[in-house]
Amino acid sequence: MKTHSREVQVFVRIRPTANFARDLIECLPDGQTVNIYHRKNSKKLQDSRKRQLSSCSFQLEGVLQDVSQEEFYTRVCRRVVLGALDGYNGTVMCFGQTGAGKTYTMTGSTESYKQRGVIPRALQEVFQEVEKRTEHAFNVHLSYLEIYNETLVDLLSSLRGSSRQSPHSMVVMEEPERGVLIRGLSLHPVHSEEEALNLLFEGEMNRIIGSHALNRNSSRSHCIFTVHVECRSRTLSDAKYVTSKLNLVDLAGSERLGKTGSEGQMMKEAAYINRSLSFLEQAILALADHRRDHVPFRQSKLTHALKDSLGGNCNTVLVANIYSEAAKIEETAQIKKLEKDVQMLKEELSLCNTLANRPSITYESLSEAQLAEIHSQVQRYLAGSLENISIVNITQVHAVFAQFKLAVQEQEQKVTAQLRQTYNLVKKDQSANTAAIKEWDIGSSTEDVEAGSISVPKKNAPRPISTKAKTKKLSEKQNQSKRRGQGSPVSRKHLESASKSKLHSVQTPEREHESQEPDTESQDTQEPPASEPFLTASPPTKEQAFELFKVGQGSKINLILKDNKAVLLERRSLLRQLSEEVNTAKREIDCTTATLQQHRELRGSQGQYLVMENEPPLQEAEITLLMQLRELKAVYRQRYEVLRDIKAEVNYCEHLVDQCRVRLLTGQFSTYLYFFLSQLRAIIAETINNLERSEESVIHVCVTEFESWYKKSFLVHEQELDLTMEESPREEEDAEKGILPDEPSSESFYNARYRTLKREQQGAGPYSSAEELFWAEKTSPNSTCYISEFDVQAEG
Ligand SMILES: Nc1ncnc2c1ncn2[C@@H]1O[C@H](COP(=O)(O)OP(=O)(O)OP(=O)(O)O)[C@@H](O)[C@H]1O
Repeated sequence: MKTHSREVQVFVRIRPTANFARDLIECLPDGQTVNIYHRKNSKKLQDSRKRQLSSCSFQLEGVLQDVSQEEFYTRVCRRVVLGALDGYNGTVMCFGQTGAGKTYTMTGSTESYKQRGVIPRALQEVFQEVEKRTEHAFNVHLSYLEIYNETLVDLLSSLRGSSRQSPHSMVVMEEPERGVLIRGLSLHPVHSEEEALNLLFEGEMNRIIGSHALNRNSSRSHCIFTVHVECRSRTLSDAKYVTSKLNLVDLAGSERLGKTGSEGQMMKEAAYINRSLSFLEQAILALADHRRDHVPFRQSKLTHALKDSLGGNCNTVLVANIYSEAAKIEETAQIKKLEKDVQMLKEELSLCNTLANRPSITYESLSEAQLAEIHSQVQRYLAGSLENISIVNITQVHAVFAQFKLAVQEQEQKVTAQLRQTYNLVKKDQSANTAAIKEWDIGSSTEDVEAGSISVPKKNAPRPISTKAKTKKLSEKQNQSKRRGQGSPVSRKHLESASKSKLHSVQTPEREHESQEPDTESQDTQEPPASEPFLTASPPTKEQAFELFKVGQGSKINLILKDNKAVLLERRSLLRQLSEEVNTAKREIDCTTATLQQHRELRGSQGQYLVMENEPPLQEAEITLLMQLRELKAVYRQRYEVLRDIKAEVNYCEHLVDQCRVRLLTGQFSTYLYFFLSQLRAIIAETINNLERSEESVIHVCVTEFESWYKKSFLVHEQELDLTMEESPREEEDAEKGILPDEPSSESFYNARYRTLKREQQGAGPYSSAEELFWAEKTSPNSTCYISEFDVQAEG
């Protein structure tokens, strides 16, 4: 079989129905042509139906009507699967309206072996080939990706060994050596068909449960099941690994917005689907057009993820699933008609452009070079070195706006970064909290948990204080006592020193890490409880937690808060004294001014005027008063200036105290977190105890069973045993699993299916942690083999 073809192959699969719309769908005997008739005007449609219809004819690789799953796989997919084992990337993709049979084709029935779809068959084929091709060593890995509203979801993140990624941390990337890869998507090694089927069914279950949990329709997402194959020759010692990918894609159902009457979330989903399908169509059309040098892959996550598995050196098969009932056909024909309209309009536009002497304008998506040019133009325009940006069509307008948006975002990020750097309080606060959480977490490592021994954090031994720290602490104490002594009398010297020292006597919270060790007194009396086990029955009240935090993890910031509060109080009392002094000086000025005025009025009433300049003659008393006034005013001005400084200082201190408070409060969160971690550890420890107990009881049951078997076999007389009553446990189990006695190849399928059902019954959700899954499997008596498989897998 030729396992590689450069062409994109398109097949149609028609979903069987009792109401086959014969007058709308016509499959020609060549098995490769399908004509679809579309109503011109449904209201006028009466007797002469065909005259009222316009037709679209599709020439394809194959039209498959009423074919079995097996025949479909053999005719359409087998070549692509074998190609992947020969080193060619391959993609089989089903598209079509909702309910047309995409999932049936791709996954098939999980209940029935005969009705299984392309993916289980491909997995069977892969492992059969791996066994056959003994001259090669193969490594097979699987991944299962869902794309919902342009968000990437890992459908196998629930499995042991894979860390669950937030959807936003998953990104489609390209690497020169490895091609397209999805950062954050888990890859699982598999060594047999059954292991691979386990993962397929697990992913399917996660898809269904995930869609329920998030209230979204599972058929509104694209799913890419990928088989990653690595192959190396066993005979050639210098042979390199050949890697290939086989993507089995179940696309979201296409649906017209008007037809479904979509609103809200459905409308949004439909818009995302239509957009990504339209980008996929553009990419495939561009691939099929050999004159095109640019294929727009990066427009959607779907096309980007499939970039190196479509066209070119890959085997690409598109399967158009059609629902062959009259009501459903219209949509298929409608799309074709719209495509024709678009093409005609494009041609008209190009004609208009030629007539208007603008022949170079195209309406295709922009190439990367064109996008780069627009980017450069926008940058130059913003920098002022370019006056106009040349735009000839709407696509360019969109691209220019997108570049502007990007520039604004970049600018915003720059400004935010600068602000953060300037006012580094927020950042440091955050990092301090994170550090606090980390510090608490050190108490019990994941290794401890995995090893089954949950250790509670040990009490911290009191940390020795270094000589340097001691000296620093002593000098700080001296400084503090000096500061406290500075409160009253308000001499000019004092005022100056108070003003000068204002920024050194208070501590900003971000200087916390530079700050000295807590005082010996408080350290002696208060053990830092950051390392206390806190294994209490119920979490403490917020107030209690806050008190604990203040003397524990938050002790440093609490000390700073206390210091700052002390400085604030001292400054406030200074401010009060200064205010009083300023007011006294003011009163004295007013009083002296009034006395001076009285003197003048008295002299005026006695008629003692100097002829010169109409001014009363200055008597000695008045001169003294005037000099006093000048002095008082000088004092007033000087005090007032100091008062202003101290007032600013008080404001600053208030601000710092507020910051310390905020930090203490945010620190409370860490305390709470710590409590919950402690509780969680306690619960895990108890669960492990329970498991150990149940393991013991299982061993006990086994021993009892053994004893009874021993008695039966060796101690009880042979005639007493009715051997015909014994059932073969293997047959019993097979019957329960649904394995067909005459189809031994179905064993892996039913084993995997049975295991998934068991997990489902046990209520294992899609987001169970690795440990949860592990213990669920371990405690399930029927799934011992599953654990060992996963152990092998983990080792692999
Ligand atoms: N070729 C077929 N033979 C028998 N039954 C089929 C066939 N194709 C589809 N069906 C049945 O039609 C129903 C809808 O099919 P399916 O769920 O695969 O549609 P879909 O295109 O995946 O829809 P959606 O886009 O909503 O996911 C299912 O019950 C399936 O079993």
